[in-house]
Amino acid sequence: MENTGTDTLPLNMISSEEQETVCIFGTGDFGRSLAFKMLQCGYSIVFGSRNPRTSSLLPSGAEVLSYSEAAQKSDIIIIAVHRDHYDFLTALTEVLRGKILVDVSNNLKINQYPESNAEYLAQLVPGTRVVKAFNTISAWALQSGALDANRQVLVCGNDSKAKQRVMDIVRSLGLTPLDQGSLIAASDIENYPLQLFPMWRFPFCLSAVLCVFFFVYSVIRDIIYPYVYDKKDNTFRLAVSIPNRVFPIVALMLLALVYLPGIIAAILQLYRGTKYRRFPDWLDHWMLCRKQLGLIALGFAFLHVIYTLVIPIRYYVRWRLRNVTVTQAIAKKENPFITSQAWLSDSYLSLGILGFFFFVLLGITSLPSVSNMVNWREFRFVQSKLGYVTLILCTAHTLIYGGDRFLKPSNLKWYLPLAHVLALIIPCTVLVIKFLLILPCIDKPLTRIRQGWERSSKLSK
Ligand SMILES: NC(=O)C1=CN([C@@H]2O[C@H](COP(=O)(O)OP(=O)(O)OC[C@H]3O[C@@H](n4cnc5c(N)ncnc54)[C@H](OP(=O)(O)O)[C@@H]3O)[C@@H](O)[C@H]2O)C=CC1
Ligand SMILES: [Fe+3]
Repeated sequence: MENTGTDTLPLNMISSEEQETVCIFGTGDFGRSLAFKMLQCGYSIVFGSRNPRTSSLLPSGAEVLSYSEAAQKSDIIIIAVHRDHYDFLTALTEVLRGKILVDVSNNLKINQYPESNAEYLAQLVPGTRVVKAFNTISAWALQSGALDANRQVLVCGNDSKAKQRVMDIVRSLGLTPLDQGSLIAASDIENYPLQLFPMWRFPFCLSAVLCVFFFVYSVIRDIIYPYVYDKKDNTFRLAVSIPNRVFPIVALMLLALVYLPGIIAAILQLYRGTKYRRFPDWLDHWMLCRKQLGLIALGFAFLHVIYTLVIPIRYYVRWRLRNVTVTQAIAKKENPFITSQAWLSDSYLSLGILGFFFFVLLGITSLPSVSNMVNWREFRFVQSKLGYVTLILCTAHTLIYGGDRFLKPSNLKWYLPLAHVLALIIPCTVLVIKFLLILPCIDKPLTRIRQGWERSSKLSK
């Protein structure tokens, strides 16, 4: 068996004259892009192909041989072939024995096959050391220099030396290898590029459902109802007024839903008397996407702030102000200054501003670059304490606004405050239960459960 003699040396021991030879099976898009990048980085490339002839598509400097000839040139072989066509490799079992096979393949669907492609490859060609890598990088990203794309290469394999060599290659290409452990991780790595925002799906769907519900409710209340009873055309409210009612409600509900699973978990732990039992799957999933829920809530809060800032320049608002002034002037009437009204309006505005400020702070601390700078206790402090302060401020803001607007005796009709009542149910419930949970008589047993006391006392029995 011919060998280049360099490929058993670690990468950093190879002198500039001695290039490590890497073999790539398959001259398709991915094989070519990877070869292009590797040639740039000083590797010598040998392609294995069904039709071994040089073509203008292939990067210059690469050799093209038959599969079995190419395999003999290197002890690292990158299999840039789709899984469906792996069969030809069985005939090469002897040539491939002891070599490192890098599986780069992806599937079309999540969990398309019972076993991962890399495990299938390892079964198909026994005696080889299979490493899964590169499937998270696209051919396009490799060719365009990967500057604006994901640079992380997830790597896994059962042979740690083989894995290390592949990780060295990944690093020398300017990419970041992430060791994911043994080949069992391959199915997760293969599913990874096929996932579409897995953690964002539930928050997105939930916020869409809430938006639609409150939008329809507001349209019925502010447009259809006045039209049916007073023949008033209020359709212009669709543009600003109604979105500015829907967005803060959805923001507040989502923010409360960030803290609700933690409370449900605490109640479950108290009820079970132990922390050593799994939470139901729905609760687990909900806990995992709290950050996404919070960020979407922050987005809605932003929209509410912007929509609120434009209120004074709206035609309808300016018209009403002028109209009221003129009417009062003609009637020679004056509006008395009501101090309690001034207090209410100023305090709800101030609560809103502070709530939004803490909300933004919360969002900033959840950014990885910031959360990497704080330790676990600091992170918990910010996300939990600051989070509850935000929730209290925003709930109080909505409470005062809703109370001020809708609970005046003249306005008190059942259909008027419903949206606000609905919006406030979850935040108020969360805050009340949280308050109960921090009472010493509940907090102490909960802390004991969370520190694992129950288990140790059971074990010692
Ligand atoms: N394209 C991309 O962005 C990415 C691709 N991948 C993975 O890389 C692998 C290759 O993908 P890609 O290069 O895009 O695919 P292509 O279809 O462009 O190339 C596949 C290559 O496989 C070889 N091959 C061997 N046996 C057969 C056969 N029986 N029928 C057809 N082709 C065969 C061919 O090379 P030859 O003619 O020289 O024998 C062919 O060029 C796949 O497993 C894919 O999942 C992973 C990440 C990203
Ligand atoms: Fe508001």
